[in-house]
Amino acid sequence: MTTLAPDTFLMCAPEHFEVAYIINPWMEGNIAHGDRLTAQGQWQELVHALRTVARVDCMPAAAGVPDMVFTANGGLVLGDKVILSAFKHVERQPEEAHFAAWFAARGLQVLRMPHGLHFEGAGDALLDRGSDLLWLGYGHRSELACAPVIADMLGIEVQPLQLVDPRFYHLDTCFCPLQGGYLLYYPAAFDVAAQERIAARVPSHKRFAVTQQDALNFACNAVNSGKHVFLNQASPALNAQLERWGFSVSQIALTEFMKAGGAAKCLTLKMNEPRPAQQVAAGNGLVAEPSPVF
Ligand SMILES: NC(=O)NCCC[C@H](N)C(=O)O
Repeated sequence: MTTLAPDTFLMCAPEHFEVAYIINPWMEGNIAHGDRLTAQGQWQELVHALRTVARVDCMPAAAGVPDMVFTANGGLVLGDKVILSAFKHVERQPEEAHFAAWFAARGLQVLRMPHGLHFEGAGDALLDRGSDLLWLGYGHRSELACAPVIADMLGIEVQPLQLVDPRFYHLDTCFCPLQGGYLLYYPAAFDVAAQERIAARVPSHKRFAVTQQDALNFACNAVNSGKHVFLNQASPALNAQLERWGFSVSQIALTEFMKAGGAAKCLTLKMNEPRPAQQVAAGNGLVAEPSPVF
């Protein structure tokens, strides 16, 4: 019998976390309104919960980059490659060097977007859990032009989804693929074409449209490891749906991080993402030729 290695998540302690600038609507009115001690306690709770089922690695925190706690935004890992983020906002750009150093020291091949193309890593690029497919959110942070570049670099089909509500500025704030090909999402965060694209790829019995209230509680910003889901808060209806699909749900209050626009998923970067099972044949312009074996 083979035993699967546990998932590994990269996190960064909130030693320097604060709302120091405004780059999304959640941060408005929150400058100097955070409580770092509470943030540290909430972050520890998440680490503790994740460690019951997965491995958590921590990168050193650094002064001057208060949003670096949101490691999901450091890059997109697939196999032993990582596409480093190229942040849209100047406030977050100094994080790039920290993430690049961490990834390189872990033996990952660090790939970079062409100059001038913004890309915010696993905040906007999420693997489908039912097929060899990467979903890319664009419109606020990452750009549509990243899609063919990622497809080419990683040899995976990329489906772009346009985000239209500034409160849901990263894909992982409103879209959460779950093991087994399930999906939680908040449809109103997407344009009509994106909603149709999602419906075409994910069968209706595997999709659950969360309410606005759940979306605003960051329910889609969930960490999934096996049959476990970790999130800030979920309504009884959402909990029941996840349980029907066979997931156990842990709710961990992450209200301090919501003041900066993030919650559970944003605070983690999954490091053990498999490379695509097969390189997808070229054909629709968003699909790469096979990339070299690494
Ligand atoms: N949604 C995420 O993946 N991360 C949260 C990032 C919050 C940060 N204040 C930002 O606006 O970039």
